[in-house]
Amino acid sequence: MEGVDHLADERNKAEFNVDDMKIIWAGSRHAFDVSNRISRFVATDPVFEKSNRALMTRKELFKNTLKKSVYAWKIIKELRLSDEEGIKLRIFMDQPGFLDLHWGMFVPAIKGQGTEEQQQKWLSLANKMQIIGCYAQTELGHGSNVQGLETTATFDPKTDQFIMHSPTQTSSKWWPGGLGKVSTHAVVYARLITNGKDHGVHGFIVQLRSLDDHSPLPGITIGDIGMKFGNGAYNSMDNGFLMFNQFRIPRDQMLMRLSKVTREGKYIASDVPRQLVYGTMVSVRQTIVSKASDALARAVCIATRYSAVRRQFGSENGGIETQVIDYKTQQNRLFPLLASAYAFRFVGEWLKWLYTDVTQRLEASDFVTLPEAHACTAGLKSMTTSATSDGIEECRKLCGGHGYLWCSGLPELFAVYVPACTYEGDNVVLQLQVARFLMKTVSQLGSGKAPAGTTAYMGRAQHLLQCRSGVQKAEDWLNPSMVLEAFESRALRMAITCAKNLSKFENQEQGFSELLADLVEAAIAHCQLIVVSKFIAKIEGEIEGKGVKKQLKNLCYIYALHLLHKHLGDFLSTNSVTPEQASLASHQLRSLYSQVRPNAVALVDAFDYTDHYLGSVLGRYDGNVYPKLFEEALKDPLNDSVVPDGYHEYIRPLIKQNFPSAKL
Ligand SMILES: CCC/C=C/C(=O)SCCNC(=O)CCNC(=O)[C@H](O)C(C)(C)COP(=O)([O-])OP(=O)([O-])OC[C@H]1O[C@@H](n2cnc3c(N)ncnc32)[C@H](O)[C@@H]1OP(=O)([O-])[O-]
Ligand SMILES: Cc1cc2nc3c(=O)[nH]c(=O)nc-3n(C[C@H](O)[C@H](O)[C@H](O)COP(=O)(O)OP(=O)(O)OC[C@H]3O[C@@H](n4cnc5c(N)ncnc54)[C@H](O)[C@@H]3O)c2cc1C
Repeated sequence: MEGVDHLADERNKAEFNVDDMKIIWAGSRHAFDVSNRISRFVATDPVFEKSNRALMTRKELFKNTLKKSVYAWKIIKELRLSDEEGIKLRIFMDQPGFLDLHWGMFVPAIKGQGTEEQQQKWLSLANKMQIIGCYAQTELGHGSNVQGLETTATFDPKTDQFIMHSPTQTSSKWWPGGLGKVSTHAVVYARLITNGKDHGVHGFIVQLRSLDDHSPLPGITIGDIGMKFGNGAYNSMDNGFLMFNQFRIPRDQMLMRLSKVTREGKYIASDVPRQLVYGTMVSVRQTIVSKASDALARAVCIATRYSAVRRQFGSENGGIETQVIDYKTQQNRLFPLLASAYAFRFVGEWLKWLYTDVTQRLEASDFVTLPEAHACTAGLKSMTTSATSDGIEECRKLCGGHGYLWCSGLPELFAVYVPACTYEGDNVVLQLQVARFLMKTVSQLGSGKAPAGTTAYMGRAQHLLQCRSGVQKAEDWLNPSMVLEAFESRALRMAITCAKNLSKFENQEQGFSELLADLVEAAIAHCQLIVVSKFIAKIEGEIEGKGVKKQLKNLCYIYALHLLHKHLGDFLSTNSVTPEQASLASHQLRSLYSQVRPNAVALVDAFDYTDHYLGSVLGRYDGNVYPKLFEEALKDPLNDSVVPDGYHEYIRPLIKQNFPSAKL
């Protein structure tokens, strides 16, 4: 029935104020107001309709993305939306496209690596979208190994130009979003060569297409790399290829904030770390963590509402059946994901702070926290995107058969989300960066240099290597210091074991290669500790609103204890907990699930997602699932006619057995 809230009983059970939780989720009242307003605006504008895109051809989908993107830009300009509002508009538009790369990478790359004059020139065009840019780093042959890129930028002192060239097929740029069909410009990463010397990878601003008729400039071959995973989904994006044939650009289009090439062709490296050339990736990795919480929250919202609507078994004397959310197995799969969505939200907030802090320090030429910022952004990007991809797929299974329907919203969410495990750094490659950072930190223990920031716990190595967990009863697992100590001792002991095993090798790099799998595990343990500790810090801070803190505490301990359960091998083998303490943790988890159960629907309502953004019949706010599933089914083109196309050609001959005889 229209207008009836099928989830009203669930909402009435809530033991906390949902409106207050919405503010906590959004980060502030202001952030909530902006999100709430912009999401409703997008939901009610027919141009942003998206339910039809699964049935579009690639070309239709691409054109539809152009239409939406340009319309979004028009709105941003006409309504004079702030940057924050513009970002939200793109998020709620929910269709990957060239705007993401233009604003998310091209502009930040110029801001981070361009000189003031370069910024003035290029950003004034880019900010008005008079040029459209992308970020062209990855090549056919190399993505992870940035130092292995092959594209060359050779300085020609005669003409004061760089000659951009793709010397091999594998040096073709391959993957950049927005490159294939839309971008007029790119920040291209290429090996800088002056006077025959290779100075490694640097960034260059390159015009790719004519601003008059959009044709590629002479010397440039460009196109789309083809269909990607999932129908619809990320195929709205024109990921592209690009090859240069001795293509010339003026010298002042090398991004020269970090290092310079003079008119005479002299290379002048600045005294800042060369890794700052990777700065755009660090900034994007940081934003990906908050986006992970958003994507996971969408999936969890769908699975939670549907689990409250769906009933199977348990009817006595013809009475009502059990809501599947009441099965402990469903809770054991769903509630840790709900808790993870909140956990990633809060660690994302913290990471934003860390990133802002490191940016300010860099501006003041203080590079001390750069390695930690790199390790945290890389590790948390990796950990949260892997957990979110797995979590979305788990939510699909939590919705049973209907979760596999396109209109559940989950297949498309998964298909769009899953490349986050690969882009901005393959998740394993990124954890290995964390592992290197940890090994370095361990090697400096006892040198008088106290570890700081997220590795400060390693400074208490003596205690953490010897301590035994004091947990004696299930409630002890609600004690923040006991939880933290278990995670710290597990992370430290895993890192120290790796370091000890490494030291058995004469050649450290060879040892590192042999121990890669263990190193990744140690890095993940460290990242999980960060997330747990930031969640605990959140619940120990000031939190307003009736019952809100209690809910967050429950979620925090669910997050920590489900990790303990999932990685029990680590905790037991490092003697960070005993088997008895692990079973007390499971007991405590069951109790926490019971406490979350009456609040589950309200906890996902706190995400404040519109039905438009969720794009899911199963996750509808009103829970009116079954009639809407029928409506969606009847919209399918196969149902346009009762007897399908092809009946006379194939089905009828088959059942009448009157097709021509086969010939071998
Ligand atoms: C919407 C979707 C859009 C998608 C867009 C994309 O995908 S765009 C494409 C995205 N593509 C990718 O994400 C590609 C992924 N690959 C990479 O980012 C890098 O090539 C790498 C980090 C894997 C290795 O780097 P490397 O070849 O230099 O190797 P190395 O291990 O020898 O490290 C040397 C030193 O540098 C340090 N350091 C490294 N990075 C940073 C940093 N960002 N900051 C600060 N520091 C950093 C490192 O810790 C080490 O320090 P140490 O020990 O000497 O004190
Ligand atoms: C949807 C999408 C959008 C993208 N957008 C852009 C963009 O806008 N601009 C851009 O420049 N790029 C873009 N990329 C490219 C992306 O950044 C790379 O694909 C990514 O960095 C991974 O690199 P790779 O493809 O070379 O993977 P590879 O490194 O070839 O990975 C293959 C396998 O090898 C393993 N591996 C690699 N190196 C190591 C190692 N040292 N130790 C252990 N294992 C290793 C990996 O774990 C993985 O399992 C995009 C990619 C995708 C999928």
